[in-house]
Amino acid sequence: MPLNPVISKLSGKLVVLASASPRRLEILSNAGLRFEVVPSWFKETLDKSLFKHPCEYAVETAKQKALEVAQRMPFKHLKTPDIVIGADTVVTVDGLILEKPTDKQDAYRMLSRLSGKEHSVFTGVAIVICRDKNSSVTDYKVVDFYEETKVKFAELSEEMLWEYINSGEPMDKAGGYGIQALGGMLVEYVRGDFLNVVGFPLNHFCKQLGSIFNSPPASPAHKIKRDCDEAWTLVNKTTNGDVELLENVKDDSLTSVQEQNVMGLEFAKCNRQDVPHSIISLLDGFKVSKTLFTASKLKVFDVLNTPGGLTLEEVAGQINASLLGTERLLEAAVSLGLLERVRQEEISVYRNTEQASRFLVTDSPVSLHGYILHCNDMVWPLFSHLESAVREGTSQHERAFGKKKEDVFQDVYYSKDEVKIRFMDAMHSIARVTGKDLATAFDLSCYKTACDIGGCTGAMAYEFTKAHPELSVTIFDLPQVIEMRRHFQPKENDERVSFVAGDFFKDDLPKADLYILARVLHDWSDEKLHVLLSKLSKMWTPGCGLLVSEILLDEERRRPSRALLQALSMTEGKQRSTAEYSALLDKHGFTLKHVKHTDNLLDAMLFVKEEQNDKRTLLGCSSASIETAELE
Ligand SMILES: Cc1cn([C@@H]2O[C@H](COP(=O)(O)OP(=O)(O)OP(=O)(O)O)[C@@H](O)[C@H]2O)c(=O)[nH]c1=O
Repeated sequence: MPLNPVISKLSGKLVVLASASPRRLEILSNAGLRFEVVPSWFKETLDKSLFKHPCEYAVETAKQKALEVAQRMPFKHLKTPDIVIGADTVVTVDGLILEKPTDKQDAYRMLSRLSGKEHSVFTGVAIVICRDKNSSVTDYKVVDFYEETKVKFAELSEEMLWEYINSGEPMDKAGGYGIQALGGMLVEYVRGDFLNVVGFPLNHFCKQLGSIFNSPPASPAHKIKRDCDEAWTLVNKTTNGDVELLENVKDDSLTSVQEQNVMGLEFAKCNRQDVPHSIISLLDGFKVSKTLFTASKLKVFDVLNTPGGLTLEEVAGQINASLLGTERLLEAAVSLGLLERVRQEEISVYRNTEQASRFLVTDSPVSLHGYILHCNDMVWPLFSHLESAVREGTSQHERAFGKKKEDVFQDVYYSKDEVKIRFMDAMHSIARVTGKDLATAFDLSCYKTACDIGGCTGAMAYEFTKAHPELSVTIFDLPQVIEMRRHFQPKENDERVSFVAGDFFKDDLPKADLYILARVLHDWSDEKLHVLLSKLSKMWTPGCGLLVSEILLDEERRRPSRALLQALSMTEGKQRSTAEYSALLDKHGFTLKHVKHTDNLLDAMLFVKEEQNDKRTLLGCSSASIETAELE
């Protein structure tokens, strides 16, 4: 009796592996499968934003890879395969999908993201069953599935990262590592199918083959979904050899076993074609945000920040909420990937996902909690008056909060302490999440003193001093802010960080080699900014730099939508593209030298003054820094 009877059932069939991956070839041939390899020409360029979950992206890519080969072979190879297998492996971390790195820097970015964290590896697999209906028409049934494996990386030092990257191993592997070789040394643990990480979930694949070829006839329940086999794809070979896709062709000649598998799958396909999924996601967007806000406000993620997790009853007790309401909230959070529900000794417990522990627990070093509460308490009420904002072209501050807003900050900072602290907490949490990326965006080694204009609690400044041991940073902000910052004392004291009170539109700025304007410019009109920029320009001395950090719109002003959505509730400010910022600053003699898209909440631009460029080099910035961070 063979180890897997299904594999032997495929003998005599033309099985094709639509993959160039040597790992997939090895896994399947080790399992005793006989097949031909025809690598797919399908380019992995599907728009990831169209998929609700990374597994859907991997499955769809696998399907397109396999279908491309299935459709090409009858023409280019003059034979029709019986079965084509396609697969696609992706690594997901922090809500991002990582594929194969494009170069060493890309591998570095991927591996440093994975360092010290748990991530998921998804392999999507598509099994395309082909059949020539007659000489000109082939039909295809697709059975697809995916497997998820969790992998935790150890903390990787810079030295290890580069040694591994320079070994060349990361380049043809999803996420930039190969668990089966040197990359295995980076891994602390694996939860799930190891071969799935390597590139092919053999066990799940055999089970699927088993249900295609061995399972009993379809149950009545499956027959109810009968309509969905209409979505079978038929390919018609036209006389000139072109391929024409015919959808919605019903095939009554399926065996019941095949129907059973295909129907479930094609039901999903019907959905994809006939239902506007992206619009439905948009419809639900506000529910998603409010679920996150409410769970954060009720401190669900803090309560669940305990090893082993808690039962529903325990969570409800700790957040002082009803059982039913808590259950609904926790279940919704599980469906959104914020929480996990696991069985432990016959009982279900909830626990934070890796991402929630890192970004949603209040006292995590990179907690977004403050910003989330700001979105709930300040931004949400403004958005509930969006229609009026659009009609009137003004911020709805007065409608939402009963007060006319003088300018963006005066109102906040002259209100109750509680409001001030909440606002500062939002700025503080954004600075903590983005600070490291901004501080390391460029070579700043030539600057010894910096002034963070509107630097609020100093969270950004601490990241800069951490990244640059020679740098001192002065935070310049309104007196009320400086007064309230005692509520945000950093854990470690850094004498290189100091605070000066003042209004950057009215008062003199402290002298510095590097000025930082993080998340400031978008809040103001061009006219108002000219006041600040003229002041900066007058203070400028040879060698100075200006680091501006904002969400940078693309030149078509289409993406990221985050910037444009934020603009909907803005008072007088404006979101701008790199070229728009550059033009604005150019009027005051600042020249854009480098741009960095950080893949974080904020991007960065470094400006200098043309006539002083040469002197800037004299101050000590390595020439390499100027070359390596060339304008993108
Ligand atoms: C995480 C991990 C991945 N991989 C390889 O990463 C490639 C993923 O890329 P893909 O796009 O799914 O496949 P491909 O290599 O481009 O081949 P193809 O299917 O022809 O597109 C596959 O090779 C996998 O083995 C490893 O070898 N080890 C690991 O630990």
